[in-house]
Order: sequence, then C-alpha cells, then structure tokens
Amino acid sequence: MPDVPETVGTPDGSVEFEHRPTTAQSFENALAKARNGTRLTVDDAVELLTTGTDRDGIDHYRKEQVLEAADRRRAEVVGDEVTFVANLNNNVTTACNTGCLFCNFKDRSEQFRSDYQEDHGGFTKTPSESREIVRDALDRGIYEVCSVSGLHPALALDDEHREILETSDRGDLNYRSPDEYEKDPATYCEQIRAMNVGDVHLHSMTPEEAYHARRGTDWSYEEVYGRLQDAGLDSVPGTAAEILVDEVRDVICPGKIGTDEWLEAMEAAASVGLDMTSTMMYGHVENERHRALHLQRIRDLQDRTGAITEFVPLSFVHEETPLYERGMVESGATVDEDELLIAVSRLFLDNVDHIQSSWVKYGDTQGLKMLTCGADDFMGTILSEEITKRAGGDYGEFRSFQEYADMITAIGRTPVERSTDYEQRRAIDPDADVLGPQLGPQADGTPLLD
Ligand SMILES: C[S@@+](CC[C@H](N)C(=O)[O-])C[C@H]1O[C@@H](n2cnc3c(N)ncnc32)[C@H](O)[C@@H]1O
Ligand SMILES: Nc1c(NC[C@H](O)[C@H](O)[C@H](O)CO)[nH]c(=O)[nH]c1=O
Ligand SMILES: N[C@@H](Cc1ccc(O)cc1)C(=O)O
Ligand code: SF4
Repeated sequence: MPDVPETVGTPDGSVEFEHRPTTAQSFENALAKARNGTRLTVDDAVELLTTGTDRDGIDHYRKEQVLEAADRRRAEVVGDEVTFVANLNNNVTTACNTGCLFCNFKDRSEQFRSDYQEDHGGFTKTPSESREIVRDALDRGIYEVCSVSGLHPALALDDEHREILETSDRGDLNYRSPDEYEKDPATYCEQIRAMNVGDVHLHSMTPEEAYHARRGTDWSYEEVYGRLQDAGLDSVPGTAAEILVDEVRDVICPGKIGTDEWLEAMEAAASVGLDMTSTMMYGHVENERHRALHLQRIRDLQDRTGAITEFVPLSFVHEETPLYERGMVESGATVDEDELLIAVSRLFLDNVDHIQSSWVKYGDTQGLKMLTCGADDFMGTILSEEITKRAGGDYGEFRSFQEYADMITAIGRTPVERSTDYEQRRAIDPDADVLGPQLGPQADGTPLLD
C-alpha cells in the first residue's frame, strides 16, 4: 500500500513499524468470509479495512460491499432497534502527568498546587461536588454516570492505599499529599461512594486509573476492582485501550500501561463480576494491521470473559493535540476509514453484540450514517463533555431524547432507551407526549432539558 507511510515522524526522528498492512489474503476471499459469517483473521480484517491491499487507496465500490455486509450482519444480530442511554459524564479531575500525545484533556498537576499563582483551565472536584452534580442529573432523569479522570498525584484507592503511599520512600510513585493542592480529590473509593446516589449505574475506573489506584502496592487488579465494586462501582470503561499494540503505544502514549497490563486489568474486572465496554482510538499514527490486531485482542478478551457489552470506536480528534502540533500526524481518520472501521468491527467482533456510533466523534449526520454501516447504539445524553472538546471537537455536549427520537426515526429505525448493560430496553413512541427517560429510578418521562 504505497499510500500508507512506512514510518511515522517523532520529535526525535522517525519510527519504523514492524507491523505492516500487507497480507497473503485477497479482498474477495475476505469479503466472502465476512458475508458467510466465517470467523475473520487479522489478514482478512486488513483486506477489508484497506478495501484490498492489491490496490492503492480506497476502492469505493469495494467499500460499499464491506458496509453492506456489516449492515446485514447488524440486522441479523440485533435487528432494527437503535439504542441510547440517559447518562451523565462527570469527570473528577484534569490533573495528569502521564503525557499521552493524543490528549489535550490533561493539565500538568503542578498547576493545581496551592502555591501556584497563575490561572489554568483545569479542574478538580471534591467528592461532595461530584455528589451534587450527580444528584442534579439524577433529578433530571439520568441513570448512568460515566466518570473518567486524569491521574492526579494525590489520588489513592482508599485510606489504606494512602497510608502506603504516604510512608513509602520510593520516589517513583507519582504521589503527593492532598495538602499540597488547592483542592482535594480524596480517594477513588470516596469519589465512587459520593457519586453512587440512588440506584445510579456507575461506569468508571479505566485500566489506566486502576493502575494508578494500585501503584506502590502488590495488590492485584482483582483486589483493586473488588474494593471499588464494594464502594459502588458497577462497570468499567474500556478506554485507555487506544491501540493495543505496543509499538504504537510507545509512540502515542509511552507513559501508559502496555497492552498486556491493560488486558490483565480488564480480565480482573470481569473476574470480580464487573461488566465492561471496549474501545479503540484510531486515526493517528497506526496502520490497518494495528487496527486489525487490536480487534483480535478485544475478540480474544471477550472469548475469555464474556463481559464486554459494547465496542466503541473513538476516532482521533487531532486539532489541539501534541501529535498534531508536533507534526507527527496531519489529521485524523478520513470518513472512508471511519465507516470501514465501524463495519469491520461489526464483522470481526462476532462475540460482541453492540457497536456504538459516537456522536461526540462523528456528529449527527455521520453518526446516523454509521448506524447503516454496522453500528446499532447511538451513545447517550452525557450532559457534559470535556475530552473531545478540549482536543478541538465541536459536536457539542448533549443530546436530548427528543433529538434521538427524531434522528433515529428519520432513518427508519426504532429508537430504544436502554440500560447500561442493555438488559432493560424501552422502545420509544416518537409521537408520545412525554419524551424523557423512563428506565431510571427518578426517570419519569420528563425531558432532560427543553
Ligand atoms: C482522556 S482519558 C481519561 C481517563 C484516563 N486518564 C485514561 O487515560 O484512561 C480517556 C480516553 O479519552 C480518549 N481520548 C483522549 N484524547 C482523545 C482525542 N484527542 N481524540 C479521541 N479520543 C481521545 C482516549 O481513548 C483515552 O483513553
Ligand atoms: N459515555 C460515552 C462517551 N462520553 C464522552 C467521553 O467522555 C469523551 O469525552 C470522549 O468520548 C473521549 O474520547 N463518549 C463516547 O464516545 N461513548 C460513550 O459511551
Ligand atoms: N468517556 C469515554 C468514552 C467512553 C467511555 C465509556 C465507554 O464505555 C465508552 C466510551 C472516554 O473515556 O473516552
Ligand atoms: S489520556 Fe488519560 S492518562 Fe493520558 S494524558 Fe490524557 S488523561 Fe492522562
């Protein structure tokens, strides 16, 4: 594929990837397997994602064949319903020194210290502030809280963990006492307890956050997720996955845990009985083989655990990120790449029922198109969004049930409100008088917002 760069530039030079998007398979064979439901190999996925390694660029006729096969598979697996959830994003802090080059959500933690005088755009919430925000949103009818945060140096798992961090003489633990900061995020368990209002479903603690929550100890991920579950955690966001191939992680997030550790944390979450989602952040330096290998690792994880409720492709938002500013990428994924990624995820992940189209990443028009390329879930109301916005995305921070009902019926599909685990579902009558959520404890059909 001459149009795929051999190398990616870094500030220190360039990196050559070992994994290349070449195969011994043909596009036609891969498509035939996709159509008849044979489990796909990594080579098959590369053929479909590239619309054939025998041709330069995207072949639009072949692309339509892949999208059609995926749309057909979606109809077989989940039918015509399009689901969404009434949820709130409540991220606790932007303080983070991990330094991922695709991320502009983070702010250097030094700026959060009491002795730092200048303004910065970041935030930290105390547990009582988190609780207030969740309470208000619950009153409005949401029943899921999604919370992902920066790795604030003062965050510990719980009091026992704080004691270990306070008394350790190791200098490499990325820990500082909360006394040094203007605001105290308290512990992960306190934040979880604070956000656990009513019967809300708490979706939090990515594998990277779990790693931070056990630093300096010999506790297993089972131990950490078990304690979080006792505090009220219900399920785990499968973010921090980025691309689950270490040669890519070494370029875009060298400070993050590696592929094996991410998988270890997810398996541990599943083993204590937590559900989880899964994601891939694509469209930066990686090639189609990296995307295919990532899908294989997710499919294998699901074969082992059965705990993954959905797969969420997260298209890289490039504008305000170090990867773009340093000239390591020229843009994010193209629309063709986005559509093929959704479609091949549907075809490859034969053991994950739901593929999400994220309106935060694609917007409404393209987000709806994704629902005809293999996706069947259209995310949630979220009420607040900081990660994509700070990276330069501008598709907004909120969708109402009215907007969901209008958009989904416009493409001839059935709008369905769902619980986080997809177990509870309620088909929505777009002509009904009340168009708000009804599945949560305080969801009485009142619209979330005007
Ligand atoms: C911002 S982090 C917050 C949680 C935690 N710090 C972690 O890394 O797991 C959550 C996820 O946001 C996604 N993300 C961050 N910046 C992004 C960008 N510019 N475009 C798309 N997704 C992005 C990444 O997939 C990342 O794992
Ligand atoms: N809950 C979901 C979100 N929430 C928005 C994120 O917090 C976010 O800012 C972004 O997606 C980070 O990459 N986004 C989804 O795409 N899907 C969700 O289910
Ligand atoms: N909040 C997201 C996006 C997301 C979250 C949870 C999910 O289950 C899926 C996607 C993030 O951290 O990127
Ligand atoms: S992706 Fe997460 S860990 Fe990485 S810099 Fe951003 S907030 Fe920190």
